[in-house]
Amino acid sequence: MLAEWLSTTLDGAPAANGGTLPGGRYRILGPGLLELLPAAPSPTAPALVISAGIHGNETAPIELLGDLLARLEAGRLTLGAPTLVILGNLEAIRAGTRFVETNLNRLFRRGLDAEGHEADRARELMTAVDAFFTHHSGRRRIHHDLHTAIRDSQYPRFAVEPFAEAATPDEQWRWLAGADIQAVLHQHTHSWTFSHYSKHYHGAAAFTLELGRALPFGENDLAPLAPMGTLLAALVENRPPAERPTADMAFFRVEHELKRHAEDFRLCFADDTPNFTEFAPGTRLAEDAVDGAFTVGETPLRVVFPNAAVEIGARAALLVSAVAPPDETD
Ligand SMILES: O=C(O)CCC(=O)N[C@@H](CCC(=O)O)C(=O)O
Ligand SMILES: [Zn+2]
Repeated sequence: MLAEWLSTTLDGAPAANGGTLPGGRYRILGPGLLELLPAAPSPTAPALVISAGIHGNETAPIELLGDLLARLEAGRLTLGAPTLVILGNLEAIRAGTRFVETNLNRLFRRGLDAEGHEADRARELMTAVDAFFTHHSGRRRIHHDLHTAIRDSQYPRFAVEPFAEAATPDEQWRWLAGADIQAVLHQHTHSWTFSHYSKHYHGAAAFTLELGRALPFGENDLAPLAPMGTLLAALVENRPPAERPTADMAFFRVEHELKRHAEDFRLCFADDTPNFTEFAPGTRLAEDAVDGAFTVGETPLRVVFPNAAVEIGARAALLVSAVAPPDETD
């Protein structure tokens, strides 16, 4: 049964490799890989990728996906768009940890030659996405990679837009605003995340969506995510999603990426500082035995995803500033 796919996948139990559902059928392509195929998709339907659990301790998006699949199976939704559903880091989800050996969401790069649990999984997921988008070539492509954040946030629900030369289509912003996403962060450079992979290599409208705080299974309040669930439902049914003005969201751009270069590294603010907290010019934000100190320059900066405990060489925080919303007349 489709609704049990999530639990059987996480239990490691063998599941039936396919079946029917209202509007089409499903196929289990491999561990944590589920393809939903409408019987007669409209030529205008997108090819849709929805992923969750790229970080194993981020459970609310997995519960949101479970609800979506249950509604499809019960006939409360009718499948209208080819959809690839992905549960990312199965071992980490089972362990309730962000990752097993290293951060999976930094490895989505063609030609990756790293070894290990997450590198192997990244290759499997890249292969699955390549095959899916190739099979459904000719359709516009959308990828929503669902996450939750380690800390509180001044904007609890926000989108990270991966870097790319091509502009994101305007309707995507209106759909995200309609899904009660409160802010958008434009990445300034390639970041080799899963959403970046779909955008960079496949031209998908792709986002990392931060949907509140990371909590264990059963402790999530899914009520604030209901509008996001409604957006996902509209996309899988190929119905027009709810829209709100783009300007309802706050927009930010990454100005600087703070990296940890030394064993002896620290962030100079409290561990529980919420995402998007602003720091005034002259504030010392980080001290690194190799790279020295980082101090805010002439304009204030806000901090997002601070984490002093990352591996050496990895991102320890993004420093961002507010920008105008994209011009909808462009
Ligand atoms: O809360 C945190 O510090 C991390 C939350 C998280 O997993 N964020 C993603 C963002 C990906 C991106 O930059 O597009 C990540 O760090 O992988
Ligand atoms: Zn995450």
